Amino acid sequence: MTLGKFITFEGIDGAGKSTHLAFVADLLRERGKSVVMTREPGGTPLGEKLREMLLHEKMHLETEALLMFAARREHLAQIIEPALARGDWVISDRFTDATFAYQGGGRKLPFAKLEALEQWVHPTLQPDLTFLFDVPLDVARARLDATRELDKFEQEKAEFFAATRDAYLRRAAQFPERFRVIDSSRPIDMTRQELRDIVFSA
Ligand SMILES: Nc1ncnc2c1ncn2[C@@H]1O[C@H](COP(=O)(O)OP(=O)(O)O)[C@@H](O)[C@H]1O
Ligand SMILES: Cc1cn([C@H]2C[C@H](O)[C@@H](COP(=O)(O)OP(=O)(O)O)O2)c(=O)[nH]c1=O
Repeated sequence: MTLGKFITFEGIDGAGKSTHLAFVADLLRERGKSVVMTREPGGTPLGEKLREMLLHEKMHLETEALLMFAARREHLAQIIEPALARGDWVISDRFTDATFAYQGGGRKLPFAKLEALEQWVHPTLQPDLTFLFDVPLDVARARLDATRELDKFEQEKAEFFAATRDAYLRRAAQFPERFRVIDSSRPIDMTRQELRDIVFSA
């Protein structure tokens, strides 16, 4: 049984999710919650090594999907499950929805294979709340170009991100009870207001 809550942040690269992570963590802390902030791929020493490879090395699509879930298995065992059992709130910058969106939607790995891995790695656990930061592709691209050196995924073409965004939106429609789709093309303060309303009604 878990005592804490598990919140995940999702969206295509440049959607603005990292910008809002600390804000939501602060809101929860103001409400007296003990918050663990983490990310995928990564979150553990081994996971961070896998992240380095995943973000910078070319590999077979299935290797990529398997490594995402390998990092996730470690992340669940070392960080997420113990924190939830203690009653902490866990906020993760990405989780399994990202694998469905990027490896499934973007790279076209059959969803059935990802569902098998999901069943293996976390058969019962799902996030309590998933924020999907949604923006048109050109907005995300402009934000990325303005701010940073691009990793392997961020260098993908528009079609890849169109398919990734589409897979995210389909997943949100499939699991409406836990997804909140946030229009992240608005000014940061407007998005924050919406996040505050959702968190305070949680
Ligand atoms: N309205 C906005 N909402 C969120 N981020 C924005 C906005 N306008 C510009 N940005 C900028 O876009 C960049 C990418 O945002 P980031 O949070 O790193 O995206 P992600 O984590 O989704 O890849 C950041 O430099 C951020 O300051
Ligand atoms: C968790 C996960 C991430 N990714 C990708 C999406 C991102 O492009 C990349 C790293 O995510 P992210 O931390 O959002 O990148 P950044 O630090 O540049 O904001 O990994 C997948 O392809 N599959 C996954 O399962």
